[in-house]
Amino acid sequence: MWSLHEVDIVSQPMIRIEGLTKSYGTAQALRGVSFEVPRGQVVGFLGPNGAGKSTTMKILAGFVTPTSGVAQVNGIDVSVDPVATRRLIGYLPENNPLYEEMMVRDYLDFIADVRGVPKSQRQTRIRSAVERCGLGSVLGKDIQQLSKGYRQRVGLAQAILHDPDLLILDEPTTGLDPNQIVEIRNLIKDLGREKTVILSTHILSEVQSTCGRVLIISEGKVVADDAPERLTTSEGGSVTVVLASRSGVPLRPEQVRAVLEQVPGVTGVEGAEAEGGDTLGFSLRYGAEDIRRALFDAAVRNDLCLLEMKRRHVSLEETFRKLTGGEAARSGTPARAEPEATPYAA
Ligand SMILES: Nc1ncnc2c1ncn2[C@@H]1O[C@H](COP(=O)(O)OP(=O)(O)OP(=O)(O)O)[C@@H](O)[C@H]1O
Repeated sequence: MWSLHEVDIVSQPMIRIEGLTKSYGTAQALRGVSFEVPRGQVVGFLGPNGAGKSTTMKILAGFVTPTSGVAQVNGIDVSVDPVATRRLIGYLPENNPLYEEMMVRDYLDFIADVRGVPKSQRQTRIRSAVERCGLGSVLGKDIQQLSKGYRQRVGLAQAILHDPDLLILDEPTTGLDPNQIVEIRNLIKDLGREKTVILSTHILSEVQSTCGRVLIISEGKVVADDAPERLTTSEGGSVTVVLASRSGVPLRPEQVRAVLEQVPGVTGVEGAEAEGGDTLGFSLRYGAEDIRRALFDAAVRNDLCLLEMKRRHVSLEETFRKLTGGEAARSGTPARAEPEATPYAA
């Protein structure tokens, strides 16, 4: 039977962020960010440049102090007990700082030591990280000799060395070629089977293929939080139709357009490509509601033959642009107020 304490820990969200704000001098990087991430979820953190993704991640990882608000990992407040929360976290910072002149083998050994991995477990942990990240062939090489893809693998290996429950990955695929992106993405997917992961990225397709949930942040605030597919379907889309007359009486475009405009859920009608002959083509915009049944019924009622009907949801890219669009370029960034994050502290 579980003790009360164990039940408490299991029921805690892995991440709880409440009303987080962060100012760097006069620049406000975060303006009240709140969200929770339950255990085992893989979350994509999206946002334009300067939206506040890295700042949120650095606060969670305990490298930056928030101006106000709460950041908890597994129920522990990061600013109250950063040592305890860092034990639960594997962090891959943006730009993946590594000791260039160190051999991969020595670097991992050094990180394991700094993280306090007990000597008796060290070799097993290193072997497991090396295996998972496919580093076997480069263990004897200096980090500076490695390709960008392999450097990212080393970054991921250091993040998982102490077997943390939560992985915080800041733009893990930036600067990689398409093959390397697929490799690192698969590795993250694999890690996501047993760990909670929050990853930031500018690659929208990455979120769709890797994450069960997406958080979009813009100008220091969360502007969307949903499953990637729901985020796009709830934004609506368009249906293109090709219509012909059933009675043989030639179609009159303005009459057909008027019929289509009356279909419940349709928010706009534009002419589109037809098939020639006596056919007419239209593109219908709709909101959250699926209009296809109503469209079919309207065609039957008005003696129209529906030759073709094709629905297209808005893409995640369109949703992203709509939610974060018009972001004014930030100016007047003050001098850096916090030290750069390094992956070495335990
Ligand atoms: N150490 C710092 N000192 C001063 N301003 C900072 C510092 N770090 C971040 N900022 C500012 O805070 C805002 C948020 O930056 P942050 O790096 O969190 O955004 P981001 O979403 O991660 O951006 P990117 O996608 O470009 O990495 C930006 O305006 C940035 O210039």
